[in-house]
Amino acid sequence: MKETIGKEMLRLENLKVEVKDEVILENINLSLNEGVHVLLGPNGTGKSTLLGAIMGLSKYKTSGKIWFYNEDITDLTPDQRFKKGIFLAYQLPPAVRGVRLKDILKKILNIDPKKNLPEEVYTYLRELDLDESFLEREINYGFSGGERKKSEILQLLLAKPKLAMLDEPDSGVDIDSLKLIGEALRKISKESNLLIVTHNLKVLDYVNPNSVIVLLDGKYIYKDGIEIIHQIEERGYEYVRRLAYAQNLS
Ligand SMILES: Nc1ncnc2c1ncn2[C@@H]1O[C@H](COP(=O)(O)OP(=O)(O)OP(=O)(O)O)[C@@H](O)[C@H]1O
Repeated sequence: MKETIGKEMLRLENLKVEVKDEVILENINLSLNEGVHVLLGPNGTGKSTLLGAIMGLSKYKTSGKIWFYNEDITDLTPDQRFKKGIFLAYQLPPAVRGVRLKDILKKILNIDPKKNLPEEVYTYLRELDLDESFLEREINYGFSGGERKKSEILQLLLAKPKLAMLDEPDSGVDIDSLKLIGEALRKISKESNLLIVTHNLKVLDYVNPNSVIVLLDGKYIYKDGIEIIHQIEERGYEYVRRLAYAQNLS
């Protein structure tokens, strides 16, 4: 297995997550060093739940501990976690009435609402093939699926977080847009650690993953090098299940 580079970035200790009194994740222990990590797994095993819990979204009732660069962030609000450098790009980015995209971008950039957006914003808009008129629109309201994904990537490019978590950045995205999003991810991966959930392994051509994490069910996480991806493509998740079982026995 290719070793991950750098120091420890994220550590989950005995994490348990409940949604509406239903236990979705339990006994989750995971340590991630700095780098690019891919989170895979069958539908409904709790990948989005895991990202949401790391972000501290109120929907997820969490116990156990979450450490970010050796700081216990378990009790911090999503806003406080954002300020620590954690960013979540949603699987289904929500629409917010009354808040324009440019308002969010100014908040992310921490600039006065009356001031103009910097040139960098327009460069990224061009790179993502998003028209400038999107800046004036209410965030995600009436945006197509692909446009929502691009708007999340735009925010991410500007936020330059320490950890960017992306929940299926490629879902519902056409071939040309996938290239643009892939190139943006390549750029982001140079400055930020990434944790990417995907079912479409094509997007991984643009980044250089250090590790693959497979959430087999709400209780078991298997971590390996990037080589495992080809085995998963060929043999499916059953193969990982057998590996995980063998590892448990040894
Ligand atoms: N509000 C909710 N009420 C009840 N169950 C929920 C709620 N939100 C999520 N769940 C359940 O939690 C489980 C994990 O969902 P999650 O979205 O985290 O899975 P996932 O691995 O990201 O799936 P996919 O690959 O299909 O996107 C699912 O069984 C889902 O139905």
